[in-house]
Amino acid sequence: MDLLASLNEQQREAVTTTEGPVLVLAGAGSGKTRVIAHRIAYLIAERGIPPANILAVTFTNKAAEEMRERVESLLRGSKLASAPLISTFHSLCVRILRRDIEALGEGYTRDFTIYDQDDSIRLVKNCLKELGYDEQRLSARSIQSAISHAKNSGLDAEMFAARVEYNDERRAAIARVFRLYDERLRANNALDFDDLLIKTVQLLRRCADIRQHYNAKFRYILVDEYQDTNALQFALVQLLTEQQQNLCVVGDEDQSIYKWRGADITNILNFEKHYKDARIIRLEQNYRSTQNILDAASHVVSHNTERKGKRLWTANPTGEKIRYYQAPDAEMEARFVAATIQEHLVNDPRARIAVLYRTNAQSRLFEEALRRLGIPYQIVGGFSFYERAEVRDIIAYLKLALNPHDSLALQRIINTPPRGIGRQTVDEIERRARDCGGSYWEAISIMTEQGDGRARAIAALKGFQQTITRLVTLAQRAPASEVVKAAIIDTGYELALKAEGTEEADARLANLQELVNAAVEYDAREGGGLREFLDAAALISDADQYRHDARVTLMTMHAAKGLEFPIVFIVGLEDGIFPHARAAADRAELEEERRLCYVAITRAQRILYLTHAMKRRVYGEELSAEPSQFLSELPLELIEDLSRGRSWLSLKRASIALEDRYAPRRYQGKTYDSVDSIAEFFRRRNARTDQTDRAAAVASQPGEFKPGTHVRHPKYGRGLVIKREGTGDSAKIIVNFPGYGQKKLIEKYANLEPA
Ligand SMILES: Nc1ncnc2c1ncn2[C@@H]1O[C@H](COP(=O)(O)OP(=O)(O)OP(=O)(O)O)[C@@H](O)[C@H]1O
Repeated sequence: MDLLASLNEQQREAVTTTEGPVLVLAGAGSGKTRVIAHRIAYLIAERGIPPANILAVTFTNKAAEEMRERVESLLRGSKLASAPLISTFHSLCVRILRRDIEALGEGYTRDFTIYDQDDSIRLVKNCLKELGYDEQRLSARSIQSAISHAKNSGLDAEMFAARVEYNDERRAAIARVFRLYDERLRANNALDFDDLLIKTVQLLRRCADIRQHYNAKFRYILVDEYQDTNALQFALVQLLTEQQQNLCVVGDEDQSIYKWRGADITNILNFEKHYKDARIIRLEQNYRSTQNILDAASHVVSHNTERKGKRLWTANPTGEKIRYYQAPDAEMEARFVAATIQEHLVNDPRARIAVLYRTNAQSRLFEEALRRLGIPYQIVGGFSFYERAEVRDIIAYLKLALNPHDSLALQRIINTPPRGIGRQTVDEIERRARDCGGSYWEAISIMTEQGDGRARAIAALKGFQQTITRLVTLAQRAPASEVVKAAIIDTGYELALKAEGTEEADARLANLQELVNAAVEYDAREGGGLREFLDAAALISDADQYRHDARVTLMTMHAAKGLEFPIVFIVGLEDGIFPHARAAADRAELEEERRLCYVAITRAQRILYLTHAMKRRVYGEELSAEPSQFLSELPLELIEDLSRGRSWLSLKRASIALEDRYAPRRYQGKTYDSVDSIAEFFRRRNARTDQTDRAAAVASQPGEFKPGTHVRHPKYGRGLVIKREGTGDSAKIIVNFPGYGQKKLIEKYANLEPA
């Protein structure tokens, strides 16, 4: 039949095995997206399952949207009574909680507010201030991340506090902030991102009837990117599959790259233990990339040990070699990338090209180089639309329209635009709210009713009250876009920007216009109302910004997961950047970075570039950089060198050729694999043949590291020895550690090993 015609045998098996637990181990580019879409369509069209009984969980909103479109087009022609639910874990939780959170009995109501990361950080700031901590010493951002980490590991404020060790002042402070933070969330009827999952899991655990309701509703469940699920998501899936186990999870352990956000690779590695009699289906044919690209990717990831292992093959042609370029410095690297992109675009104006880097901060040089050549690009991640100050201001008004007791939102815009409510008045509101244990909105009511305080301030507060009350009334009857317009115009926000009359103010106005457009589109598409519009805005993530039609896309390797491009540049392949410095002393971290490398390489369909620079500025200081160890894990014969003059690769090749002539390759247990150590190789070889260089003999003493050699440090990882000072026990050694800079260490105590 038609639905199965475009699938290979394993894909077909994955689509038609609809009953019982199924694990689809899908290598990169092997068609897992295709399988999920077909499976949903198959369940509906062939098995007659009502769409409302199907739940598919994807990693991003964008993926959910695309999946919906694919399923619709596969089912074109059939009339459906309902739609399958295709959503992210977070959206699913919002949906469940909007219906059932009151059953939790914790005082939350169904119209709770969602705090995104920015809101959470602001709330932490408030708590720090209230507890009298100095924000210079305890950064709100790092505390928010510690709280989030604790919550994701299943700890609440009490449990966290109980685990703080005696003398650990910092953790003790975090524990206090954590407690107040949670109290404030509750008082504001607000949930942060982590709570969305936590509360849903608690709800399903505690309330058997609600659990049964969702078990009966979602009779067929699919989970994409299963390798990146965390403990809470795993618990949620288990709770939803208590009565039936028609669960199909799709994933690739080699593409698990979110450990830092709590993802637990053992969820996929142990699927068969968690679900007895699970059927395992492997998709091993890659349709995306050339043989060379696939070989490169497989080679790199084969250095990992935490794998189930699969053999990925392709019927695609061998393709071109991997193109390698070594730049003298980071700016030249960016220029090379931009100029090469220009060439590709001249040859094929419709080419689709991605530049992938490890961290967002690396984008700047590439943006500048592309701009210089007048090449348009889209950038995914970094500062997104919904993070702009003006957009967040209007969203704060909208939150108040739904819930004027949201003190965090109120605090943000009480005097934006300026309306004569000064610092003193705001402090007074804060104080009163604390005294009466109520919200800022209540405190304002008390102040305006009693009328005590300066007359001007009271008048300003009354004006503010009226503005918000009007918005609240409007939100009860008007579509989302009307309320958005009112929040921009009736609050005086637009007028204030117009009065500024600067170019920057104009740009802000344009952004607000865009927000209105988003709301109008939302009304036309979903018609769900203001609450749903805000929920969707809160849950938007970096990866959701990606548009398929752009010619050139700049993004992190993380954001590129699930995407494919004919031409891909992986840039900044330097130790300390990629792999990240954190991976230097931690094997599990290094394996995660290697998987990220695998994800990045397998995004490429036809042409892959790998580039790195020999010097790079770190905190304004120019430091020498070492080629990434992932480069040496590639099969050299697959690589074509585009560098000018001598490069790391050409030296590596020369050293291998030499090694064949002068075996054995290792002198005193060291491998000669970088520019500096190859120079040393020659020095030592000469020393050996001449028998004159005594220094070489001295260098062979155990525990002494000569300049030009590589060492490994337990904390800083791999580094290049620059200088030695002194001898014996007091010998000092200066080492350049990529990502950390130069360190002076006492050799005897530094725990260095040859690298
Ligand atoms: N049976 C098939 N016949 C032809 N092309 C296929 C087939 N299956 C998949 N493809 C193509 O292979 C490419 C990769 O498929 P898809 O994006 O579904 O892979 P994936 O497994 O989700 O990849 P990744 O996990 O690497 O993101 C797509 O261009 C898709 O159209």
